[in-house]
Amino acid sequence: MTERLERRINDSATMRWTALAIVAVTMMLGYFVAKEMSSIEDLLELPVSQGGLGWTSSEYGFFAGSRSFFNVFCFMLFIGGIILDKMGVRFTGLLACLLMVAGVSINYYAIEFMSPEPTTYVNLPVIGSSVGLGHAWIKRQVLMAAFGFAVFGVGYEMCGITVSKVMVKWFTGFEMALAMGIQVALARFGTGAALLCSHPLAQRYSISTPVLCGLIFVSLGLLVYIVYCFMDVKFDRQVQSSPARTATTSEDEKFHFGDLVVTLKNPGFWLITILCLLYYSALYPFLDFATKIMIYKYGVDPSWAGAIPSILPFSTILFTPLFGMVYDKKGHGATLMILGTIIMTAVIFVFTLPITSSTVAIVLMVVLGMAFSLLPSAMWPSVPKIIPMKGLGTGYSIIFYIQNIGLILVPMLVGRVNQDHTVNGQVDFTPSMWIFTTIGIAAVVVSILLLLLDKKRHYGLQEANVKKEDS
Ligand SMILES: NCCCC[C@H](NC(=O)[C@@H](N)CCCCN)C(=O)O
Repeated sequence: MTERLERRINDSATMRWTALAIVAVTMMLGYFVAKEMSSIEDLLELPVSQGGLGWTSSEYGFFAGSRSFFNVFCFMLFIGGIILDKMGVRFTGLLACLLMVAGVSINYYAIEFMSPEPTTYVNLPVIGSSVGLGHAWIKRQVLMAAFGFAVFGVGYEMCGITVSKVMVKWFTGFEMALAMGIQVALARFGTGAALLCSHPLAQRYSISTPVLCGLIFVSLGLLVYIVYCFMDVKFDRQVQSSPARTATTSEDEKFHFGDLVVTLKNPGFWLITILCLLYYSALYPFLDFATKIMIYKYGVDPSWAGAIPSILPFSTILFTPLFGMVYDKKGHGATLMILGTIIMTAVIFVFTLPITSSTVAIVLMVVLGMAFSLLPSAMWPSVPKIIPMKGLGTGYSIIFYIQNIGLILVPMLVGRVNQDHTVNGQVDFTPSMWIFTTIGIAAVVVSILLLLLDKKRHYGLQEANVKKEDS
């Protein structure tokens, strides 16, 4: 009886998987919104007379890049991490969901109710994903939509770090990597669903319909997160009322600014941060340009060229939980990361070669899907082995922050290189593929250094995550 009273809510597999399902669904709905406009770029850029909004490519680039603006330039991601460690997962998660709802509402207002006519322009520095620095005239509608997307971006990344902390809270000592793998897989499903559904929805109804769907989704995400908050209250009450755990847990969860210094002095933290920066800076921007590469280099018909890169998010749905399971049961987290970086770099290198068969491109994309699963399934669950729980929010936020800088700068660089290597409308992607390959090689080196450091510092990256029998 005593033993039963001392059991925590997360000792029950049903309860912890329910908690995971709730927060992962909230995040998945956010991932849908993050990509809902990508596949309707052509419709946004159609002239108003043809039913489009008449945006220019630069305006779309400005809008696409705006998701990271407040996070990077106003340090909102970093501030979000501090809020998370100070205020906890309930407050921060709700705040994140509210920001997502507010951001998408502004976005919807701009697309549905503001005039698409190019009558009102605002002069602004353009820092779009494929545009580069400079000044351009931006329509007010674009500006408002971008403002909404930037507000959404703050909530989206804040939700990401909160969900990560929730998973560590419930799954430490259990199937943490599998849980994180399933969360990432659901997130990829959100991405894939947006890529597949937005265009047909916009064509069938109106351009604002995918945004309206996104608004409904993030509102649902908010409601679902409120349900999680009740579970979280129960978890915390149980921990506080357990005399055996109170002393350690309450002290454990208090965050002091000194903890930030400890995190910043940790070389393992920096290696993981640099690895995250390099890996995502090679993979995500490559994905952004992949459709164009399929058309220009592999001669794929534009009508289905987007389907080849979409293999990537869908293949990760299967592979990420699978590799997570391997990490939970067998360990070898650092080795999985090395494998992920090597496969990614090798595939990108083959894309650099003068091979133009679309079958080869499809096979490469499937293999890349494996790399896209290997590293996230091992890297994210490794963070709590390096940073203690109380500083985890700040830790994840710094990692995400530095990752976001790469996600802004690398597409800008590649966009410029592509522009410089365009002759008669034909782009030579070889120089930009070399950029991705070089970043990949650097990622391989950093992942090997992480393994060596783990051997020296004993973070436990090669150890299995499941420590006790499930009940
Ligand atoms: N438990 C952490 C899971 C993180 C998953 C990871 N997300 C990010 O890195 C975010 N900063 C969002 C980046 C979105 C870029 N388009 C992921 O692999 O998506």
